[in-house]
Amino acid sequence: MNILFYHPTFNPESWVNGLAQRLPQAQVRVWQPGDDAPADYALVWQPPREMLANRSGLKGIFALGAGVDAILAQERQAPGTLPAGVPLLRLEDTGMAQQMREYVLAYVLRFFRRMDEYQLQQQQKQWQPLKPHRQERFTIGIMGAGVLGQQVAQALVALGFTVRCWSRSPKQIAGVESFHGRENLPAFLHETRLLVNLLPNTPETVGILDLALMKQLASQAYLINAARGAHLKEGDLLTALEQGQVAAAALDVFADEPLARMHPFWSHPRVTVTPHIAAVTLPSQAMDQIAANIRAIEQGGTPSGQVDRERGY
Ligand SMILES: NC(=O)c1ccc[n+]([C@@H]2O[C@H](COP(=O)([O-])OP(=O)(O)OC[C@H]3O[C@@H](n4cnc5c(N)ncnc54)[C@H](O)[C@@H]3O)[C@@H](O)[C@H]2O)c1
Ligand SMILES: O=C(O)[C@H](O)CO
Repeated sequence: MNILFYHPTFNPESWVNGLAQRLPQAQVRVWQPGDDAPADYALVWQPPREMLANRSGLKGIFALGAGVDAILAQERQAPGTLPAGVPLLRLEDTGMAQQMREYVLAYVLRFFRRMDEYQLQQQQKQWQPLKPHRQERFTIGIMGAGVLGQQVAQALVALGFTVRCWSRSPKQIAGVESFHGRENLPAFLHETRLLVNLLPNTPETVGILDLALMKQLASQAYLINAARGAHLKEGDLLTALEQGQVAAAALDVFADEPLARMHPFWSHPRVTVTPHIAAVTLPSQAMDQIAANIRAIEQGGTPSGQVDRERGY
């Protein structure tokens, strides 16, 4: 069994060694330009087109993350980047759910306890207690109730918040009101005071976080975007902040990353910027899942995390 590995920034040696330990029968190699030797599996993140195009014999392509929008965009822009008919698989959780729970809870509590405003007051040396938000009037809406969204929702319910979710199909999550489909998006947004975005970036969801959507939220709403920058109309958020429709936002992802030094988000008093770190790929847990999936495929079974290329996630 031959396994190819490519990631623009990860340390390849730890991956090659880790995979070889988990799959002793495999020969694992880092892909180099010009390498068109046979391979059964490819582990990739932002692969150069020549790596996979016209490559036959692959039994599976593993994305080294949860979101596969970038690799599917490569395929749309240069058809054939991904060999047709080869299963594309993504990471499901592998330690990212815990990280995402931490990230979202950190900012939910920051906004719910008005710590963002106390931070601004401190800069003015202003000693001024603020009226606390009331949990029963602080509904949290999660867009994208999948592997990450569901776990975030359950953690927020456990803290006593009123939580609702929006997804393509109905979800059964204890204590969480489920909305699904575009036709029910207005009902989901109505009276939502804090919106968390955990959608995949697909042709259906790109640009979904626009001013028209923000205006459907409760007044002085909060936004946490930990999904993809492509979801957010950045100028619309600045307008919504200026108009008071949105009180504050925590953004981990951006249309262009790294965020340009001159971007207004860096200095905006009610925007918090983090550098796409909400939930990172944890090599050990990722390799455990990938190795298990390879074993499943080798035994004629069904691997987890299979991507529907047409659906986009
Ligand atoms: N910022 C980070 O560090 C970070 C880390 C991991 C993942 N992510 C992002 O989070 C996203 C979600 O990850 P996941 O593992 O939970 O994905 P998932 O596929 O398990 O869940 C996706 C959810 O979105 C819903 N959805 C998809 N298309 C929809 C549509 N058109 N309308 C309504 N709902 C729709 C699905 O029903 C599902 O509930 C990833 O695609 C990735 O972009 C970001
Ligand atoms: O999708 C993911 O896994 C994270 O956003 C890292 O890119």
